[in-house]
Amino acid sequence: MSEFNRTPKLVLLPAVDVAGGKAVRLTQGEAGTETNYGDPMDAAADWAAQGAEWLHLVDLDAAFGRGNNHVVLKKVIRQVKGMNVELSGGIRDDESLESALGIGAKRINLGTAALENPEWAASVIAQYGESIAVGLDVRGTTLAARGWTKEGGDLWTVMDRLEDAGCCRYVVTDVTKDGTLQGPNIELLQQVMERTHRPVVASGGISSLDDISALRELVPQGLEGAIVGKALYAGAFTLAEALDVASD
Ligand SMILES: O=C(O)c1ccccc1N[C@@H]1O[C@H](COP(=O)(O)O)[C@@H](O)[C@H]1O
Repeated sequence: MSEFNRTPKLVLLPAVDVAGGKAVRLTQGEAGTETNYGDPMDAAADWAAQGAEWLHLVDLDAAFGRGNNHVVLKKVIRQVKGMNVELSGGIRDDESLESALGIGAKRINLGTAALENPEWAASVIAQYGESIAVGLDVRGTTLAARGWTKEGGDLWTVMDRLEDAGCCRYVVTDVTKDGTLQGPNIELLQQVMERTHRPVVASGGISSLDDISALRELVPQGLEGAIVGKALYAGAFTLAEALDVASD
């Protein structure tokens, strides 16, 4: 195939979710379902060695409002210098946002703050542009906030508001799929992409290289990337294999 009619690559973001200083995976985002995968520095170093350009780094304790992992996150970001880091979890005001950018995150995902504090979210979207994405974490079409424990409004209403605010990118997570290895919610992604010209990043449910292929088919519709978590930790495929499928 010539390089002119090839599907553009899908950017893969391996995930390192940190709770209690450890790399963990949750099932459907529920506290208490953690599987422990050891030192986050080892996971991040592994993804970097396999060729990841981006790392999706989450402070789960901050997302749940039960503390934070700032020291560990700072070390991880310092260690993977050269890799772009998308950071989320508990970034809800100027102080936490400036701290996240200050430790070297290239992009910040706002979750709860975009739902509960729309004026502040609009102001930082205007101020920081591409450095801010909004995580649309949904069950059905109802958004989830505060560690996915509270309802945060209707997806389409909130998206209209974020579009008006000029949000540069959306990270779309089907919470019911997250950590389940059941495959991504393609229909939801398509519905979101129909409502925006901004790039969309898929999150939740990837279980196989076939899922990566299916997501890559959505790149022409506006899918920019996909976050891969449990499947990598469970050994369903390697990141190097996934990067091949996402970009061959
Ligand atoms: O990623 C998870 O498994 C997860 C589970 C439960 C809550 C949040 C989770 N992830 C990330 O947290 C941000 C939201 O944090 P906040 O609401 O801004 O504090 C969300 O974008 C997910 O990336």
